[in-house]
Amino acid sequence: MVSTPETSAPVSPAGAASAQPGPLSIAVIGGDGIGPEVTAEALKVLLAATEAAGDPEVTTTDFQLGADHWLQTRETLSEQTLEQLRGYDAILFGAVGAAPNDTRIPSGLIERELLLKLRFSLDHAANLRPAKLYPGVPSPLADPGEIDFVVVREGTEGPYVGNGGALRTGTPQEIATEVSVNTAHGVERVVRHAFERAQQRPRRHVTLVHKHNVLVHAGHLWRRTVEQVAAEFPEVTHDYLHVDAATIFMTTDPARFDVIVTDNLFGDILTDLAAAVTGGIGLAASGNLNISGTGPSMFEPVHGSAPDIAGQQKADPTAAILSGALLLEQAGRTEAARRIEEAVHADIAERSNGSSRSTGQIGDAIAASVTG
Ligand SMILES: NC(=O)c1ccc[n+]([C@@H]2O[C@H](COP(=O)([O-])OP(=O)(O)OC[C@H]3O[C@@H](n4cnc5c(N)ncnc54)[C@H](O)[C@@H]3O)[C@@H](O)[C@H]2O)c1
Ligand SMILES: CC(C)[C@H](C(=O)O)[C@@H](O)C(=O)O
Ligand SMILES: [Mg+2]
Repeated sequence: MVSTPETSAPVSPAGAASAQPGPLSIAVIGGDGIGPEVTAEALKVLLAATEAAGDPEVTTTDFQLGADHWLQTRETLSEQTLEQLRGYDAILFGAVGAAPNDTRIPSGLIERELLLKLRFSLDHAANLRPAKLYPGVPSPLADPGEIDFVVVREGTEGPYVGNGGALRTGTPQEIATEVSVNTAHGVERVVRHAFERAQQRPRRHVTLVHKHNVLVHAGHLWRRTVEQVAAEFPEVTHDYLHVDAATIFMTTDPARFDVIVTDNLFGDILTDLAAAVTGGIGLAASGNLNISGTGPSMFEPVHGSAPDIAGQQKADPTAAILSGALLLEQAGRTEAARRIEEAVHADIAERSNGSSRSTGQIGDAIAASVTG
């Protein structure tokens, strides 16, 4: 069954300057667990920021998708809903997935048939995951230094493609495979994106993270591609780390990183670690970027549906709010994005006073300060 979108009234400040970019349509998928809770706060802040920036119309349309929706309808993501989503300028995504012990839903169904289907079908080649230690945020590292890097994670290939199977399932002779697919096209475009991004950053440095001492076929493709693309960016320096060593440096010397480019699985793991060293998963934002211009990009917190704290207003909405800022940045709404980032910085700086606030209270506080 196709989900029924609920469209809100356009948010359009009367008399907004017309020299701004055109209307922005956002499809909103709150999802499961804390997903809808944090997405509500992200939208609240996004709409307040666009209004404060005097931007023109923003429309939002809710799509009911996720594990709960599947339990009610048996729909993960129909072709019809996917086609509808293609028509939006951007997607704001919360989180999906059931609790690990929820036996009503086959493990991986929602992740594969909804989230990964969105990333693959909408050609989200570059999964951008910034890692920044904001002033005032406690890091688990004793001496973290200045952490400000971005991970450019490949988003449509690797072991995520679903190329595998199992033989003699359930027997002592079972063999299971999960083949990592890496194409010259897929690797080249994400590596190029990483170098383009590094070119715009003060330190202009790219680190390739892989495991080419063992994964020789894929690893050598990535390595050769980096060398070829690097030749076109003489101002950008580059180096290489095996992924196991990268985890050491991410915890002993994270300030060394500027732009990390890596494959889908290594990027998934490294970005939870990056979130942990920069103050926690509640602060880590991401953008699944369609860099071919063929469909909407999708913005979401790095975290999942957190069933352990769902429905209690305990989730930190900051990652979702910062994902909204990435969305606005990508849409050319730089003033509104800047307002969110500054409001988040200010809010985070106040957190050391130890007060514990609800999800909604954090969203309210940031929404109130984007107007300043
Ligand atoms: N993008 C996504 O939709 C996404 C990402 C990761 C996991 N998942 C799914 O989410 C479900 C739970 O996965 P998990 O437990 O491995 O990871 P998770 O990220 O949901 O939770 C890990 C831990 O971090 C905490 N946490 C997460 N977000 C938080 C926030 N905003 N504020 C405070 N604490 C937060 C949780 O309470 C939990 O203790 C699974 O079904 C998984 O497949 C979905
Ligand atoms: C839920 C899962 C499919 C997803 C991933 O592995 O990409 C998540 O862990 C993430 O980091 O967005
Ligand atoms: Mg992950």
